[in-house]
Amino acid sequence: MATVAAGGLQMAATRPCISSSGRMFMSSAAILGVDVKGTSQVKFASSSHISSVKPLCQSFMSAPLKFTVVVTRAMSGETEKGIASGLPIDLRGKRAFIAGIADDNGYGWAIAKALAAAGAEILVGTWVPAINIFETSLRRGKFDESRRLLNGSLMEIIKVYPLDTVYDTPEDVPVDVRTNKRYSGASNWTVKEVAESVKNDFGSIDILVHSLANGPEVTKPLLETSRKGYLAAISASSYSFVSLLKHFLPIMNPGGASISLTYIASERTIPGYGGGMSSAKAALESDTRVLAFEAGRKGKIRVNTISAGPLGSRAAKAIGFIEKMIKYSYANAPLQKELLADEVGNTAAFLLSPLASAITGSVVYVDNGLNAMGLATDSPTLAV
Ligand SMILES: NC(=O)c1ccc[n+]([C@@H]2O[C@H](COP(=O)([O-])OP(=O)(O)OC[C@H]3O[C@@H](n4cnc5c(N)ncnc54)[C@H](O)[C@@H]3O)[C@@H](O)[C@H]2O)c1
Repeated sequence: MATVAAGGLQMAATRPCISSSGRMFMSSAAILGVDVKGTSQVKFASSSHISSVKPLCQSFMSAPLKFTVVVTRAMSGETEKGIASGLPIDLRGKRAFIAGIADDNGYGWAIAKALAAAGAEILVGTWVPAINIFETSLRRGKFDESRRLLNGSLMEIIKVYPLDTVYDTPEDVPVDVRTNKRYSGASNWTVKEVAESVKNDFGSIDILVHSLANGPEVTKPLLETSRKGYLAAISASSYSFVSLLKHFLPIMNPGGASISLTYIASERTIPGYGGGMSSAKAALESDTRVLAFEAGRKGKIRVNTISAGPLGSRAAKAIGFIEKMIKYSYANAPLQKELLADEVGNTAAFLLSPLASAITGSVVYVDNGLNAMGLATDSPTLAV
């Protein structure tokens, strides 16, 4: 797939697609990708575009080379006459720090991609024990296919910072962790130090994403969870957000925004989501409201959380019953379809954009509507 910048300008230069008025075709759509090895199929995002676009592209269709042309609404919202027609999520000129990416399977990755597609610059914080393999995989191109954005370009991650959100300052790090071989090769990875490094490297950020959780006793029922396990879940999954926001707030530009990821187990009992993780998500949601007030007043920063449906990420697989939860959701949610990580990514991009400028302190559900149900429609009891 060749990269086609700025709505098909490169493609137009190769195979001009000219309107009857002699102008290069842009209309309310933008040509986003050209696959020179593909079929001569032309795909349009909206059927209303087909009649207006197809005749203009006849020369294209009959060209000896075979192309796949993917057309979708322009992010810029510009029409042929220059009149704004769309409602763009425009994050150009914004810088995002996303904590909690160590592969391309989770919600953090999908959020990074959506933010990059909207034009934001992407910085990533990766858990120290996972950073080597993540950076190596990135460098070796293992993620290249999943880095691809709608316009054919690859998401650029400007910098990856080692991070462990369980520790706020170097003084908090116990000796056994500091000398552990998974940590000893890295430096400046406590929350305070990472915020300082980002400040030194880039000055400021506009967007903060918390997409991480850890509960060492997650497979244990709450009644069997130790104090240590419970507090560890809260520390890694809830206070980590308080700490990140506290340390990044001074370098966040006013008008910026932050989000975290939560789960319905905070407010409804989900047997199997144990070890204090349900309590940690409840704390995260409560903190979202309090931090929305404090960060809103202090730095004009918005704070929201997305309550996401089940996804087969690495973290979720560690819990052990994620495939069943995905099937359960499919069977019982109002929308019977797979939940895509990109759907969470797109919601995050909206919430983190100026389009959501009056939304703060909210729990936003992205779960095919499962949260609205009070009855499992596939329950065998109902079949009797
Ligand atoms: N997957 C789901 O079904 C689901 C549903 C609802 C909410 N969520 C939430 O989404 C968020 C992202 O999780 P995911 O499921 O996409 O999995 P994931 O494995 O992609 O992300 C979890 C990340 O947390 C990182 N991490 C763990 N402890 C850390 C620490 N101390 N410091 C820094 N990073 C640390 C891991 O390295 C990993 O990159 C989590 O908050 C999770 O609870 C997930």
